[in-house]
Amino acid sequence: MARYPQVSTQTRSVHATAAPFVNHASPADANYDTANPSYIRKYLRTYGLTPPRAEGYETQKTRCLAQLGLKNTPIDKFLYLSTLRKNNVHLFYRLVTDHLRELTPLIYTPVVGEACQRWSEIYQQPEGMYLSWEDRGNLASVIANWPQPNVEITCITDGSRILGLGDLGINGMGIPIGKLALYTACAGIRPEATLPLTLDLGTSNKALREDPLYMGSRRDKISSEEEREFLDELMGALTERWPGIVIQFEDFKNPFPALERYRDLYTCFNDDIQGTGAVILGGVINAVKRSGLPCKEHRAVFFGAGSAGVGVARQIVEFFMREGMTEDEARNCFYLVDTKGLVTADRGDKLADHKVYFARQDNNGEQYKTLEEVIDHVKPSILMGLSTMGGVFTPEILRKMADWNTAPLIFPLSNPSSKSECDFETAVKNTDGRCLFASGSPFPTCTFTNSAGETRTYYPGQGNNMYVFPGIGLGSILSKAVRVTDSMIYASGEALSQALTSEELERGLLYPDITRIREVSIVVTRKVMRAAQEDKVDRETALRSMSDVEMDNWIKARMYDPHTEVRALEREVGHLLSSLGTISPPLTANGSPTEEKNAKL
Ligand SMILES: O=C([O-])CC(=O)C(=O)O
Ligand SMILES: [Mg+2]
Repeated sequence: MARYPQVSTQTRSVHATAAPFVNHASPADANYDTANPSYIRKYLRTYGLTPPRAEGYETQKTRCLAQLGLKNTPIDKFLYLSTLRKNNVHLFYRLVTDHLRELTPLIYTPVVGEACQRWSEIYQQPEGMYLSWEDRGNLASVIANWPQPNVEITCITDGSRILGLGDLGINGMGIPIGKLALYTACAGIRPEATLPLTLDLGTSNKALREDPLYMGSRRDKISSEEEREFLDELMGALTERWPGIVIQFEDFKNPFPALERYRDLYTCFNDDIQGTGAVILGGVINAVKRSGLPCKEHRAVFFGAGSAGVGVARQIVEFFMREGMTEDEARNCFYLVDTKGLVTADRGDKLADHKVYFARQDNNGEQYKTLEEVIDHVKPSILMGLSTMGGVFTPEILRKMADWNTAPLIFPLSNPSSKSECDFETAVKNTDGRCLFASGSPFPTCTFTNSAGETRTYYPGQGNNMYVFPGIGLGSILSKAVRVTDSMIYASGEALSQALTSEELERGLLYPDITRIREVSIVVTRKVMRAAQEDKVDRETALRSMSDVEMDNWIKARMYDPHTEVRALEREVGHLLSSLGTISPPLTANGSPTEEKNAKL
């Protein structure tokens, strides 16, 4: 066998030896890619370590999908895909980008919810960082252990409110991993530039603390003052190692204090308040148009007044104001309901700060205790579910919405699917097919014959953050934004609302087809960057003079594309070898070796 010299070189994707620690973002194990032609295997000294045939992507894909098909449960499929990501990161992302509709539910909501619930049991490999309360004072040195040098974005959770599933402690790690996988799949942020981060700050979940398999510390959750102290150190340590890093907060039980404290100091945002707010804004802009009712005639009941509820309501207030209403008029359209009933100023309990803005003053001392009472009182045109209470939008409530409205907006947004306030089929059937629907987790399409005897296939909207957070992150990275401003968040939702094709609009969709998400993310990214430019928080100021078309091309050229990445490895090794004048593979005009030329296509 011809031996190529081992060259000490730092290229982005060639790793001549396996890293001592392999995380999900490491391309090191792609060294064993069965698609590598023989000259690469020889260069990497993996020749002979994989089956001889250098196979094409279609063959690899066929095998992976067949193996996935052999897995009987969603968790088995989740684990299979996690292992694939570790073993061959580019192949994993090729597969995910080609099969977004089928695979995102397996690596993200809803299956990631079950994975987090069973993390202690299913854990197999390190895929992110865990930082404990005991590490305080030393966070910078622990962070120095992360093996990837160029991290551009991190997603952090303390596990205290994972989806609608409650406090799962460090078992929430599935969420940062899943979200960051979507940053890569949907917006092309390089896998090794992402850092999943879980804070081990104790858990209020007693069952977990008593579970012998639980891998976090067994202390009770630290106080909010202690958490603030910890986060102060963490934010400093992260930005010290990776200046300009974009920091996404995710699934904190009370996310408001950290957002307020850091939003003007660091490039950070909270996905549950701002990402959810923006993505629902995008769907609502389209649904309001389709409802035929002007903004000022809409009445919105929100079941759930937590971070997501208030985040969504705030974005829609902004939209109504941009449509010509005053702030008071806009705010007056909203009725927030929490566990104690309608949020009013005179309810007698101390309202959490974030609810005060929406507390009703016009209830004449009357209190409405249940969702049903509020709905009968308001007769809303918009029903939003952010309660994490599966099935509370009953057929009776849905039928009332259809009685009062030609096209009611029904948005059961809680995740995962088991927590959704209603499913798509129930909503379609009980509104005679007239609802404008979006849910947080995916539901199948539904075929239904309405009262006029027309049979149609109805398509559910998936109003999931995944349509916007990848673009918010990429836009912040590429514009080198010093902050993530409110206009950047609003711009992401507005861009999304404008991203539907005429064919999608005809099909009655509120959100673009998920298979187009990379295309959509480019538009979202550009609008986020434009908003950063207008707010003058961009440090990459040379981009301001670019036209939209130029900017889209510029963004696209910077997105990681797993399909071309594998060719890049071939080109890098090919050029390297020919520049050394050693035994080199024959190169074609475009730099791609002729030997096994089509193997990876
Ligand atoms: O992860 C998701 O699908 C959406 C989200 O942020 C949440 O439900 O907390
Ligand atoms: Mg979340």
